[in-house]
Amino acid sequence: MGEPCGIGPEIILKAWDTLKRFPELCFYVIGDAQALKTVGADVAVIQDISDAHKVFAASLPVLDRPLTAPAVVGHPDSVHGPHIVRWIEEAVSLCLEGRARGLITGPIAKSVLYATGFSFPGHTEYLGNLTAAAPYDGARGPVMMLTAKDLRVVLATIHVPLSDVKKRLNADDLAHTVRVTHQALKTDFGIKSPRLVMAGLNPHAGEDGTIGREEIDLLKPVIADLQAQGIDIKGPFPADSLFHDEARLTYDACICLYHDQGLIPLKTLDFWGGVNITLGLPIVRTSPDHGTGFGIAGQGIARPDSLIAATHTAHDLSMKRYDA
Ligand SMILES: NC(=O)c1ccc[n+]([C@@H]2O[C@H](COP(=O)([O-])OP(=O)(O)OC[C@H]3O[C@@H](n4cnc5c(N)ncnc54)[C@H](O)[C@@H]3O)[C@@H](O)[C@H]2O)c1
Ligand SMILES: N[C@H](C(=O)O)[C@H](O)COP(=O)(O)O
Repeated sequence: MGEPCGIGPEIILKAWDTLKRFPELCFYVIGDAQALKTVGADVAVIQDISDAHKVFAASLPVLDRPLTAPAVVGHPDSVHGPHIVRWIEEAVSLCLEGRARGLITGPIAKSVLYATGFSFPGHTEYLGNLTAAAPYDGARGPVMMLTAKDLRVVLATIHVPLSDVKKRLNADDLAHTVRVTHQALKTDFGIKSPRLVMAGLNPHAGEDGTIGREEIDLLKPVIADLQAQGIDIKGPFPADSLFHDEARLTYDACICLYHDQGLIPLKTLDFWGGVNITLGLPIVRTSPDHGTGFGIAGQGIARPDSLIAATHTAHDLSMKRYDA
């Protein structure tokens, strides 16, 4: 369910209403049934997940894990934090046990969870931690990718203050992010020979070292090493000209060095169709590209499009992983 006081319950209900005719997209919610009833959902509380398929066409299936205080729409409260975290943990366990084919996370408010002592920057890192002991045949993440239309961006640093980005970037982590991306494009996306590009950090990708030296001192050597290992990666390129229509045709994924470098073009291109995918996990995980939308929660105007896209993507990825 994610954050129960934001738009999560509303978009879950709207997504179910759109998808209920498609049994292959059957999902159930792990969370507070009352929060879903508050937004008007006809909820079917299930005791066993195998019952989800039986009710999905008629009602929204929920594994009810009640909050201990009411969720007030538009008013997040850190008292809900431990519940939100336990819902994520239960979902991950079901995936690891092979009882669910994928996890679609509802948006969480990072600050609400931080206030309860949650020590991971977001789902991505927490999912990496929860699945660390599970076997995984490949380059292990977690690595954050967002997709929208013909664009895939991958973040080399995620929820990091801009002032810390430079010190967080290093050759080993960058190379690892590229390797995880390269492998995921092949196995999860079916791209035989992935073409990667890397954005520069500085304006004009440093302009030969006159506007910053990170491109010369860090990025070019990493790219040269990866090329020598047979990975088709080019760059570093000036980020401002990497995302227009023609540029996007030249690569399968762009490695971006910080959050907004990748997510501004992505969410500008298609905010409603954007999907967040965690690469390099032993489970399938997707999420909408947007957050908790507290400012519009309870108004009935939240759009479910990104959650619907995340559900389709989770289904597609699970087909590749488990049925191919
Ligand atoms: N997937 C996630 O878990 C995730 C992703 C991004 C942000 N967040 C969290 O969300 C919180 C709010 O972040 P933010 O304000 O930067 O981003 P946001 O995506 O919640 O909102 C940005 C803008 O888009 C609008 N919007 C968002 N989703 C919408 C929808 N489905 N329909 C219509 N309008 C929508 C909002 O009203 C707001 O104007 C933060 O605490 C952040 O940590 C979570
Ligand atoms: N970085 C994402 C975004 O801004 O859209 C979002 O915060 C999701 O992060 P997690 O999946 O790690 O929670």
